[in-house]
Amino acid sequence: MDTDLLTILAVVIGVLVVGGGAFLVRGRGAPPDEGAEPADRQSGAPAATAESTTEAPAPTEESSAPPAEAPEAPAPPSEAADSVVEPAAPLSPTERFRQRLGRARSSLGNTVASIFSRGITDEAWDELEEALIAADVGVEATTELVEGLRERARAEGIRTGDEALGLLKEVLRLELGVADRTLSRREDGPSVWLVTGVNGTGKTTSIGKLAARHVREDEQVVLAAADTFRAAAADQLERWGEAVGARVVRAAEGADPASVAFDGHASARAAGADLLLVDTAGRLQNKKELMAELGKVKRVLDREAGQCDEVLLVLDATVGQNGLQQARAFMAAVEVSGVVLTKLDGTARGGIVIAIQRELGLPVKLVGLGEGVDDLAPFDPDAFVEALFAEVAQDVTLGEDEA
Ligand SMILES: Nc1nc2c(ncn2[C@@H]2O[C@H](COP(=O)(O)OP(=O)(O)OP(=O)(O)O)[C@@H](O)[C@H]2O)c(=O)[nH]1
Repeated sequence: MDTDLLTILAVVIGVLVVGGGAFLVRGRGAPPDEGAEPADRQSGAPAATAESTTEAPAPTEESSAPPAEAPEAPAPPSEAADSVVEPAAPLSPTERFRQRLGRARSSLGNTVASIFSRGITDEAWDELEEALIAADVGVEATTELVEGLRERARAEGIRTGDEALGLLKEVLRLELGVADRTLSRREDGPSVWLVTGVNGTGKTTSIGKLAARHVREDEQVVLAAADTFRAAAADQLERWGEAVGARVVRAAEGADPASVAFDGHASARAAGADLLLVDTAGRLQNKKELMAELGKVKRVLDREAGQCDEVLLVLDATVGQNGLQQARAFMAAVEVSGVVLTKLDGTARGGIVIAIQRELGLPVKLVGLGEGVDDLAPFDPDAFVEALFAEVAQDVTLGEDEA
């Protein structure tokens, strides 16, 4: 018995000593909390990244993932945290533009690469023509472009597909690069931007996005709901105004749109506002009275402000070449200063940008890349051409670079 008791006591003491030692070791070295920290951070990092990238596109998320490095680096949490936070910075409008366009367009880049991979032949040039027409560049514009390209390729001894693609991009960049895409402002009162277009092209949404951007830049923005056909249209504008912090001037359904524009300008001027955005009713280009009414709205604003600083025509990229006919009718009714091309995220045929500028001589100033408040970007010809002809696989790389 005594021996048994002694054995039990010895075991108990042994366990206590070993266990206590272990506690002591842990207590002096890395405490459990600290020891657990890297693991926690490791699992927390992607979560934090995912959270902060809800606004940013997926490639950012991938490129930001630091878990493989975090535990190795003796370093310290602050560094690990920095490496997590940094890539989550919001994308600039231009970056967003490149990504959105890259996602939505068809594989025009792949098609063109595949065409040229078979050699620079007559057949290749014909196929290129077809691909560009299918991308909405337009028949006339495509024929001229491809003819010019063929001549240059011959004169410059272009032999490889890469060279031919490079030449095509250069020609398009030159083609698009000449326009003035600035949005005119004035110092002596509110800048006046009149926004027009066919029904449902995205006028109100684009106004909301523009207002948001300028309010964020500490400007005072007033919205005039000169779409008096539908109370719902003014309601929609009002919701945008509330959401972004811009005052909305509206009138009863059926009121004269020109008088709402007048009131909007008077109110913006009285308040010392920086920018007045005038929303107009969507109208079909063949409705003569409505086009005349638009002319009247513009004349009133011109009279009050000296001149509208911008008359922006909103075109829906998904309607393709029909947009050109719409544009011509609007240009006949009012002097259009630029195009807002919406829904470019939803079409594979971004070539319409080239047609708008080439055939109408109108600069695309802004592009709509989604329904969200930040989905409006200044049009960047270089990024556009790159995105249009990037092969699908390259889009991922593009996104990672940008992160
Ligand atoms: N995907 C996508 N949708 C857009 C874009 N811009 C607008 N929309 C959507 O297009 C639809 C019509 O937009 P609105 O702003 O109401 O168009 P509108 O021209 O003011 O319409 P009317 O007042 O009826 O003439 C809405 O569902 C918008 O969310 C864009 O750039 N991309």
